[in-house]
Amino acid sequence: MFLLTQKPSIADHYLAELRDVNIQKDRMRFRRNMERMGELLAYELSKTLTFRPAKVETPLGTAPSRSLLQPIVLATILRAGVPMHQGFLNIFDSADNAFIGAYRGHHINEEEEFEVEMDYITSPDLTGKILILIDPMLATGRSMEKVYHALLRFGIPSQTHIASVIASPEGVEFLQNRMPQCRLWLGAVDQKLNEQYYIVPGLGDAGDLAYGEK
Ligand SMILES: O=P(O)(O)OC[C@H]1O[C@H](OP(=O)(O)OP(=O)(O)O)[C@H](O)[C@@H]1O
Ligand SMILES: O=c1cc[nH]c(=O)[nH]1
Ligand SMILES: [Mg+2]
Repeated sequence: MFLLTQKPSIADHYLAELRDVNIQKDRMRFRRNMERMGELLAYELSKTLTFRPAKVETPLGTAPSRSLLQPIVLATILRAGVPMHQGFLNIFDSADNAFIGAYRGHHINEEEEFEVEMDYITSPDLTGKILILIDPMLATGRSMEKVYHALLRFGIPSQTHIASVIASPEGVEFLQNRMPQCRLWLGAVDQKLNEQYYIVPGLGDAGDLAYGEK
């Protein structure tokens, strides 16, 4: 598991703005900070990928370079994932893209547990590719698990990464147990989930803050 805020950096500043109830009123800034967190996580993730030696022609000669060995697919859960997805795409600009419409829907019992509703999925062939699942909030982890298994019908990736800005300890444990083959890339791990399965202290509802209440 990689934790972006383990060492102090500008990421702390972006994350603090994302959490701040007053700064959150500026939706454009909220979306841009999500995008910036995506950019930073994508850059860190890129350091673990395999590159092959390459050459590039400059006006004055030939320079050694490196190029990515395997194609990347960025897969994002609507709605809240969209700004963070753009951040990843700013870094992996030639990636293919998958989009999934999923949300925490109606309650299924008196413990207020919810069903993850999934009503849209589109993806390129994933066979042998690097799959990066993007969703800013990793709460129970059930949206991520459901989406991952639904995506496997498009092929088996060579490796799968999961990127979130804020996770709960419960969500991290859930995914480490249920999807141990996936590597986690996180901005921060917070204290806990509350009774409504929101991350505390978290930042609130990321989809609503980016796009308005639904
Ligand atoms: O880990 P989980 O407990 O599954 O919760 C996380 C999910 O909840 C949020 O989506 P939400 O249902 O709020 O939809 P939205 O993006 O449309 O607001 C978030 O963006 C994740 O997709
Ligand atoms: O804390 C949470 C949990 C799920 N989705 C959010 O947007 N926030
Ligand atoms: Mg939401």
